[in-house]
Amino acid sequence: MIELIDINYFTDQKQILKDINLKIQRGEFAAIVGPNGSGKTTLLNIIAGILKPTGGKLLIFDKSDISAKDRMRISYVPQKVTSFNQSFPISVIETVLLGLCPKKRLLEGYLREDLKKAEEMLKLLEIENLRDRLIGHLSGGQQQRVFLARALISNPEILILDEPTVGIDSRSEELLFEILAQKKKEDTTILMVTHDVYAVTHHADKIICMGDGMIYTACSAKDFSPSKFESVYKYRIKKIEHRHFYSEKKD
Ligand SMILES: Nc1ncnc2c1ncn2[C@@H]1O[C@H](COP(=O)(O)OP(=O)(O)OP(=O)(O)O)[C@@H](O)[C@H]1O
Repeated sequence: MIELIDINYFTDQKQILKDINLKIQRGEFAAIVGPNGSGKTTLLNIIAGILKPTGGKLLIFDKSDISAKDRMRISYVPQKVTSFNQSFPISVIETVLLGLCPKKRLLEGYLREDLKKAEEMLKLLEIENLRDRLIGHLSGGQQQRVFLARALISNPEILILDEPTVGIDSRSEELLFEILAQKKKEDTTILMVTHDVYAVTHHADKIICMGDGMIYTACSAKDFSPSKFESVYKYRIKKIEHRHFYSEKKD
């Protein structure tokens, strides 16, 4: 589904990714962890087609020449702070509809079924009450839900998420992992950067640990052990049981 062969990425000043080799199968949930500045977002940007690798080969859907049509089969939820201009006057429902934009022809409007789909996404993310609010007026956690709705509306085959659990409450995190589990059942391939190592060991299939622009370890989540990460994080990691104080929805 996704294969990176000897991928390198340089800026003028330095090498950010070094000989990355990685394979992610269809329907797999892969979590990328690693210290700040280790190259996780750069790697996601390369897979999402936002950055072009300086060297190496990237295969997506088993093709190296990824067409604009194939790009539409991929959705990306970037890190929230960088993702949009907070003062842009756009409502929640309009933001979600933007997720269908790449599939539209120039000047083609939205159809009644598009609006229906957008409303279904709001329901799925439990944000129907925010429908007509301006996106810039929402809290960070509420915005995260809107951006996830925007990413899901096109029913992507590959879903890429950059630190989606940062700053969200426990219900939002529970909902996120419920939705990802459902998407996985539908054979969606999920790639997620996170610092929440212990949460993803409960939900992901594969954990990829990066450090200094390299992949140190890629192992199945059930084979995860803190020792695999200690050399990368350069401090001792103690495994604690994740405490689930998850909420039950009131009727
Ligand atoms: N456009 C750029 N020009 C120069 N250096 C860059 C650029 N983008 C990223 N870098 C550098 O590349 C390295 C990796 O950055 P990246 O954002 O991929 O790391 P990350 O692992 O996602 O970090 P974090 O966990 O803090 O989000 C950092 O040292 C960063 O400063």
